[in-house]
Amino acid sequence: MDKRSVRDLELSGKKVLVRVDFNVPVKDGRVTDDTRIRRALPTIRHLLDRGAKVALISHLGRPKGEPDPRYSMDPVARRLEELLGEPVRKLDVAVGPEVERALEEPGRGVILLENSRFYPGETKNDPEFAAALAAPFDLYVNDAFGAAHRAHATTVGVAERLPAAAGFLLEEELDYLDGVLRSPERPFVAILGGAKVSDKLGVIERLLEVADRLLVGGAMCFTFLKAKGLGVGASLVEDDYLGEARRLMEEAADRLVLPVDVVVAERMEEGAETRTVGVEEIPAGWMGLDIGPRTVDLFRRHILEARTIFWNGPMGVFEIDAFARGTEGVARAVAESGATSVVGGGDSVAAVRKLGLEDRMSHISTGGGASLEYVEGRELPGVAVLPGRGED
Ligand SMILES: Nc1ncnc2c1ncn2[C@@H]1O[C@H](COP(=O)(O)OP(=O)(O)O)[C@@H](O)[C@H]1O
Ligand SMILES: O=C(OP(=O)(O)O)[C@H](O)COP(=O)(O)O
Repeated sequence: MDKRSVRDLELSGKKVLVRVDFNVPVKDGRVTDDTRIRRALPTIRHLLDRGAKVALISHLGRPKGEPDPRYSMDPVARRLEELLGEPVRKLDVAVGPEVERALEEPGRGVILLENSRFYPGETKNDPEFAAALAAPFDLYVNDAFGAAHRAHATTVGVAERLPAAAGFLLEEELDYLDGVLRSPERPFVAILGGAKVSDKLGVIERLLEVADRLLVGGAMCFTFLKAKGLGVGASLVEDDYLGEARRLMEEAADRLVLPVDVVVAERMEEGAETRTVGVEEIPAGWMGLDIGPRTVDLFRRHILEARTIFWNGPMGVFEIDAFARGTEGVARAVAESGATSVVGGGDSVAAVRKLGLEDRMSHISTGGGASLEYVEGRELPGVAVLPGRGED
């Protein structure tokens, strides 16, 4: 990566504001998936070990620009303290004299500021709010890859006001994605699933340019199957995108691989009667909710040939056991492939974790939206604003 790194900073005695993505799931006051917290620990430890005074800031959920106890960072502070093994001082504010006072206190440990989205200036990237955030600090480090596609005060505004650098997680994410996009070892097989074609159209176009094969599952395959002239019953289809789907299939017929069979049901629920049918025989009124076993075999063959894999989105409604086989089959094949594998997107990552296959993937991205925007070729504002190596 050509951005200035946290490694390049002189840290001793410096007050450092670190933007992390601690937007984690919380239930009954407990963090239910602490991956994003764990992944930020190397940067936090690096800063502490070099004598910096560290304050962390993140958003959590989508509160409406004012304090909302449902989105307090308190549960995050408790989990962070357990994982870091150092005291975490949680403040109920993100700006003002309380922050300045906390930074003056002696002793090790970190400060965790309150949810940045409790302030209306955050999502507007308001200059006054950004200046207030920056005021008590000497340096800024961005390690929030998951939020790098947002041009907010904590991701962009502060970076314009303080000497800034990228943290280790941000670097790792960009290095893996760049490797996949710019110099993949071939064959490069991309796998896309999930719900909406419209969300991922730009990603499909870009992947068709760089990948040798694009395997399409999830609900989005039904828009393609319908565009091919097949009856898809009550499956989820985005009719507005049939023309685009047809164009993509014409342009990339040899690279785009669609399912040959699917698991269908009349209702998307646990215990519903299911059938496995060829894609040309989906009964009227039934919906496709997973790829079928012949498709798993087909996808598996492509995956096992791959040297590089990018995967985003589940192959079916994997939250329901009866429709989880396709996603599981793909996850196992990716794990067995020995290829460099990059997995992004909340749901595909959840599936990999459920199967205990996390360690078998080369890189699991902490950003769903951010990784897709990056793959699509869009500039991430939180990255663009960081100075290059050797710049001021
Ligand atoms: N065939 C299908 N029909 C309806 N929904 C589906 C189908 N396949 C997958 N889904 C749903 O798509 C959702 C995930 O889509 P998306 O948010 O695009 O993926 P990700 O979070 O991995 O980026 C899941 O909730 C899953 O149940
Ligand atoms: O969880 C996030 O996005 P993701 O689910 O696309 O990975 C990020 O923290 C960004 O959150 P936002 O979409 O509320 O700006």
